[in-house]
Amino acid sequence: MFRAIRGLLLLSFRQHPRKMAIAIALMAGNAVAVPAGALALKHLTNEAIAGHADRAATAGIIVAACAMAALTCAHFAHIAYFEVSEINVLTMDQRLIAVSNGSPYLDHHERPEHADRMALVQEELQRLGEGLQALLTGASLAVGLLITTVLLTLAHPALIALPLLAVLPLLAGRKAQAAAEQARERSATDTRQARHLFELTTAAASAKELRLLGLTGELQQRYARHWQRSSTRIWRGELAAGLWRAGGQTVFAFGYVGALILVVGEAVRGRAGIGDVVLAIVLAAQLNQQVAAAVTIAQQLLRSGRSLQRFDEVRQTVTNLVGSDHTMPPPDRLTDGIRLEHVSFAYPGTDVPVLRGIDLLLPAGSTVAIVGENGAGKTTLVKLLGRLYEASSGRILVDGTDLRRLDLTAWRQRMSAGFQDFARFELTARTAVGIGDLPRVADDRAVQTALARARSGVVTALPSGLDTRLGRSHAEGGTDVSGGQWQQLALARAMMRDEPLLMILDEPASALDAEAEHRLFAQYAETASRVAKETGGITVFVSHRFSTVRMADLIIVIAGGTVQECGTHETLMALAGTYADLYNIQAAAYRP
Ligand SMILES: Nc1ncnc2c1ncn2[C@@H]1O[C@H](COP(=O)(O)OP(=O)(O)OP(=O)(O)O)[C@@H](O)[C@H]1O
Repeated sequence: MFRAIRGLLLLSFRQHPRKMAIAIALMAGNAVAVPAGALALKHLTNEAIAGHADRAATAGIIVAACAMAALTCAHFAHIAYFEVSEINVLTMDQRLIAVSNGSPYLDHHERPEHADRMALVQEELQRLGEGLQALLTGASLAVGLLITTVLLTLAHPALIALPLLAVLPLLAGRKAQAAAEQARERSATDTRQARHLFELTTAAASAKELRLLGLTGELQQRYARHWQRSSTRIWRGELAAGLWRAGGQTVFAFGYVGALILVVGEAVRGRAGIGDVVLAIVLAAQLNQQVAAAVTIAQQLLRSGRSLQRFDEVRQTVTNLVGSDHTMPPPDRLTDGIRLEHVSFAYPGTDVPVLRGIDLLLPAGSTVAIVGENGAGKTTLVKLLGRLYEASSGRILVDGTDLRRLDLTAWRQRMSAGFQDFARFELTARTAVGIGDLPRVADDRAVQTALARARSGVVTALPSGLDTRLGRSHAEGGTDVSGGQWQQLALARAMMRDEPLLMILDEPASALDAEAEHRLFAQYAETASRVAKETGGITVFVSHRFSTVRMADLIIVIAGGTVQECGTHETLMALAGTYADLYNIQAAAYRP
């Protein structure tokens, strides 16, 4: 709780120190005005009973002034801290984006507990605004409670027991919060799966398959199962929390009734005035409200604390993965090539090797095709070349230097990549392509060249050419393009960098027809080999289309995570092995 308070205060003061100071001053005014009003009411009662009309009127004015001050201070304080709260949420969202992308690797995305935490943090951070409100209201309540306690004790020493009893609902509130939290954590996996199924069943992308395969009912049932499991757990947690809270409030309610009996008894015996009875009734009622509010506020603060703690856990998971980084720059040009020595790899969280003892040389200036069955390990191999994962054992050498010793950012700046599961950047067509080389994002000539390299005529078909806004997320309306058109834009993006040392094309043309892919690669290979002569750059492409594959200088057949065959089209055909079989099957299929 104290860490949460400290974290929230530091965050808020850094955002807007002046507004925070104003909010605190106003909340302090609110804290004093509430019990001061009760004290003025006591005097009003006593003066009225004594027949002192003037004094009673003055006390009445003070009562009204206190009531107004309490309301006005709270209102203006809210205006002051509201903006700070909004900026807090924005800042934390930005930090979360930075943390989520804080590792150069992809490992954390594979961990289910990371996904669960991310989902909870995303949700909870949206409520961080309520945390600051809770903190300021809590501080104001604490001051108010202190003054109320002093006044109650002055009215009758035994009444000090009342604020002490108020600690019980607070403790019960903590227990309640813990029970609810635990239930939410236990239900996180089901909640995540239910959310995924909901998105799947309502997204345009999956609508076709859902209808044609008649999956809607089945997915709906699965969604309902996950949702029910999740909500039953949450409901049980909330029930336990409710029982704890009710228990705490009941104990306090007994104390409240006892206090009133005591003060009324004192008045009956003539040891206290009517004003004291009024004061005690009002203060005890205020105390009850303050305690009820304190329980809610303590819960909100705990929730904010949990979200900040979880944020730290997410950061920890990601930063734990960042190994020591080297700063050796990559070579200007490749002369030898990229060599893999006994490279093996298993994905995080599994012991099953996906690649085993790979030994290969990707010669400088060459075009290399990787082929193999689905799941053979082709994409995994290209991911290792981009150091999206570190090899579990073995080495990857770039012109003799271990890839791990190279400055990772600098290495990636000398790479280009197009993937089958490309990102759909809902930006203008110009930007969606231009970000392939960020410094030249607005360079129309570079963008047009990239589109030409990708042999993409997609932009001519767009209503506003390069200025066309892509996708549906634009308020002004955007243009939805087909899967193949998105892929052409992704391919052009991959072609933005002029002289990459390594170009990875992992089935980037799978949505194009075989002939279009063939034409694309024919032209690409021609340009690539010209550029490659100057820079020694290597193009590695993964494809299932053998008319494209045969154009490569080197063809690698991967099977079961190992290199099964390796050579030119001619040598592999002469070998009459797997490659030749697969080539002949495809060639026969295309023959009229
Ligand atoms: N993120 C991951 N976590 C765990 N295992 C994975 C992950 N990605 C892939 N795998 C496993 O690694 C193996 C190789 O996958 P990879 O994507 O490299 O195959 P591929 O040859 O590119 O297949 P495809 O032709 O279908 O694209 C598969 O058995 C797959 O299940």
